[in-house]
Amino acid sequence: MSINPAPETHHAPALDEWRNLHIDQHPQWADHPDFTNVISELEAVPPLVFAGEVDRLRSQLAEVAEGRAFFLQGGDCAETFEGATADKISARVRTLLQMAVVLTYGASLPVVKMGRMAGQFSKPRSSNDETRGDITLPSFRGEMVNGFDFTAESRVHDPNRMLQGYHTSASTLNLIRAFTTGGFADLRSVHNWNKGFTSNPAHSRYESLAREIDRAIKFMDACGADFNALKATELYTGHEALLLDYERALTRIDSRTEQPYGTSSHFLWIGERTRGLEDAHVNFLSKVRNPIGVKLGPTTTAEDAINLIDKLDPNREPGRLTFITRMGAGKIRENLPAIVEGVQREGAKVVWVTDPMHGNTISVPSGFKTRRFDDVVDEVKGFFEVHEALGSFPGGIHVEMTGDDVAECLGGSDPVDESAFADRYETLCDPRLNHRQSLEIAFMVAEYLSARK
Ligand SMILES: O=C[C@H](O)[C@H](O)COP(=O)(O)O
Ligand SMILES: C=C(OP(=O)(O)O)C(=O)O
Repeated sequence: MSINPAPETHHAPALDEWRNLHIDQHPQWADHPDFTNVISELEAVPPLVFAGEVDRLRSQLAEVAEGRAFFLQGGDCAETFEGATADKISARVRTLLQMAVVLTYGASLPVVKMGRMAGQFSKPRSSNDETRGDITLPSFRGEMVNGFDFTAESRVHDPNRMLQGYHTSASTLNLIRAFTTGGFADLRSVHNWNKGFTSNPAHSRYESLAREIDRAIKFMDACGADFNALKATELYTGHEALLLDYERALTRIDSRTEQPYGTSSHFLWIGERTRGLEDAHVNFLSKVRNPIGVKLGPTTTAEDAINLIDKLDPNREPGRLTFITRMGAGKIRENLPAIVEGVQREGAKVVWVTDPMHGNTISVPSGFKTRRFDDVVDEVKGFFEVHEALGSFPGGIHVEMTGDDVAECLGGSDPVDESAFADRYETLCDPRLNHRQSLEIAFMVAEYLSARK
């Protein structure tokens, strides 16, 4: 792919249509004195990902849409600039790889792996403002927009943060590429890490699955499998494409096809709060060739889903569109069937993914936002039940997780309780599954997948 920043608007004027449309959740920074320079700089930087990689992901997601692969997406709710350290990135990559091995075995299918990483720096919020005592300031919207500190200065929407976001994404991606090609992903080591998890008495119910995987690896070894060839793996990146100023500036025209590609990450999704059919986010993402996700919350109708397909996937191209449902445990069994049936009637091959996190957020009296692990599990279960009943393929799972031992979500077999929040609650926005809770979900999903076979 050649980089062709300057003449883009000439080649693809439609890429700027969104500027005339209604836009929600967008930062107020266009009048900032540095705005124009920041955008020019972003238009000239190298792409973070390449069109060929994006095409490869699209074809792998097409396999998911056809039920021949499973899709795992996971990572921070809101990445931070300070958190882009080798230790934290490796812990997240390691956890994703551990989950992927278990899922691969459970599904007996390839797993398409993707980090909510290297770009997940902006957040939609329920309210524009946050009040503490008698002070009201703009809400924190992710470090690519403003700072978390509760001061007027830090909460200013500063476009220079987009440059820091770009550079932090570049260094994160660099490390991800090194980890996934430099031996870290060796199947045998990843499996050994998982043995550590299942040897904890709290997780003994998963021991037999771990033993089966062990036997499968020994069998492969005995048959002469080339484990060196299996050392490298692909880990794609994805984030919510909320900041259209940033996404537009990083869009490049692919010299092979003359098509526009978002180059900030392989996969871009539209959030539940910005999926208005005639609005800016849907319009902009309809113009780029990347695989696109859309979050579907509990108010989504079958008609909404079909209209989104018409806009974002008019050619009904498997792998182009992923619906990430986040209904809440109490609603998924009631709300999802009509949407799936509507899409089936349309004949579209979307990828169905469950996000069991965003419909299950609660606040506890101490003020922390949290999620009950049992609710997360129940939404995953409901997702499998609905797809099983309708004959559609439950194609993937999308979780907010970390590789660290945080205490943000309540419960799990090795339970986290509220008393741990004071010391180990670290997220700047929504609560994430910790390392053990993430693996537990993976083992559980592997059990469902293996029961389907
Ligand atoms: O991660 C998702 C959203 O940004 C988040 O759930 C919104 O949270 P809020 O209701 O605290 O604004
Ligand atoms: C904001 C998010 O989700 P949703 O749009 O589903 O609320 C998110 O995934 O960070």
